[in-house]
Amino acid sequence: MSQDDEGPLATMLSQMQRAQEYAQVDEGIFERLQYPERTLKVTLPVRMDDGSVEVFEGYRCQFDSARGPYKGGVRFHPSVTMDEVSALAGWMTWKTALVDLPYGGAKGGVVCEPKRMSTDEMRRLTRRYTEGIRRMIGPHVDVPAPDMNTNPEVMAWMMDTYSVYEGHTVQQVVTGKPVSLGGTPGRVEATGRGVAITTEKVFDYLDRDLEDASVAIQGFGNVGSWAARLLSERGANVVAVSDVSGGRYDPDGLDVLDLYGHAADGGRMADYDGEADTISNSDLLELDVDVLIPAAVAEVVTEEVAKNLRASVVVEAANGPTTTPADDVLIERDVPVVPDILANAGGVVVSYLEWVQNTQEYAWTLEQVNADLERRLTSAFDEVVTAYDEDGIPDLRTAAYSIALERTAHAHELRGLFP
Ligand SMILES: NC(=O)C1=CN([C@@H]2O[C@H](COP(=O)(O)OP(=O)(O)OC[C@H]3O[C@@H](n4cnc5c(N)ncnc54)[C@H](OP(=O)(O)O)[C@@H]3O)[C@@H](O)[C@H]2O)C=CC1
Ligand SMILES: O=C(O)CCC(=O)C(=O)O
Repeated sequence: MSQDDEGPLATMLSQMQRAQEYAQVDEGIFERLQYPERTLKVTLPVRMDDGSVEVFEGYRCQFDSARGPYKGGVRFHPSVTMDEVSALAGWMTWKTALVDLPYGGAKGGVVCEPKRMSTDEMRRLTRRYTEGIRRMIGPHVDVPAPDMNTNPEVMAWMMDTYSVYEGHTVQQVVTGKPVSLGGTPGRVEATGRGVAITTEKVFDYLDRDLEDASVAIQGFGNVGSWAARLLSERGANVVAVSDVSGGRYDPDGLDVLDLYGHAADGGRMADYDGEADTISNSDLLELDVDVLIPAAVAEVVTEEVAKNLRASVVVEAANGPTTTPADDVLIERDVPVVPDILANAGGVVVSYLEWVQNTQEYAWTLEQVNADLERRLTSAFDEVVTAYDEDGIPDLRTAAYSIALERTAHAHELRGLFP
């Protein structure tokens, strides 16, 4: 079978292929792992507030389940495609394997423009989407969660729609729910917390001090804004942040809490009236900072950006922000990149802790959740740098992938999936 040679799926496949040189997974299993198990496309008629009917397209891709139920978020965004959802489902497979969760990988998406829709329209769309994919999800089958433009409220609607068909409440069918409906404390900020933890870890590894290190973050939604807050709490100096409307920059450091409040009230970066210069999203990527954190969409660090980039470390909060030609440049230039499947794994780790709590019908404290998250990410980070240091692997991404591929392939072998 052939697949496209450009786009997020091609990027994900080339990342796997590079790691296979070191992982040396059985060829037959490796061949299998390059294809998602299945993808469902659904069409979703929704009555809009003005009385018209609009038909949306949605997807759920289940990439691999050898290690356990499929797991991965749902994205509402105008640029969603089947190719992107498949790549994101693959990235979930390697992410859950790398942090050693008993899950496989999946991802869902709906092509829509949430900013132009009312809350009622979003709820009707979410319910339609959940009805469309409900036969392929379930607490021990496939467990969705939030991603771009989806949040605890959307997860509550998904849980309710699924539960209506089951005839009783099924909390474990999604994670990232409101805490009062079976969500866990700590999930909202978990991905940003994981970004902060892995940034601190890579600074320790490089023998550098995070105190006063300058940080630029592209994307100031759930992940970017929490990463900014938690890195500031750890002493770093966040000098630039952005959303779709553009960015704000102050070389002396931004007032992160004020910006957070502005964004939480629905404000755009372009309209922020605090002290800070404006900066474009492309200039932000090339700022002279210690750390660059892409926390928005895929493929923003292109070959050209990689050549001009002046950050000394890149921490990938977004999924798939770096293209393969850009990776080559960054390896050549010796710029360490903490890969997405490690840097943004905090979200799925805490989703797992939510699922465990729902299964046990027992709630943990925030302190327990955060301690478990830190322990799991520290262990995964240490494994990645050990593989990088000892196995002659050229970069942290390839080290992370070789661990994830070996674990997933081992599960296939143990289960005898290839007679
Ligand atoms: N939520 C989670 O738990 C996890 C998320 N991720 C990844 O993190 C990234 C961000 O997700 P999340 O924070 O949840 O999403 P949100 O929807 O909460 O926020 C996305 C942010 O990115 C901005 N943005 C969108 N498109 C662009 C663009 N083209 N250029 C610059 N900024 C842009 C948005 O701006 P605006 O608001 O103006 O549209 C917003 O500030 C995604 O890649 C996601 O897959 C990874 C792991 C878990
Ligand atoms: O929390 C989860 O289950 C998945 C989050 C997600 O979509 C991701 O890590 O990209």
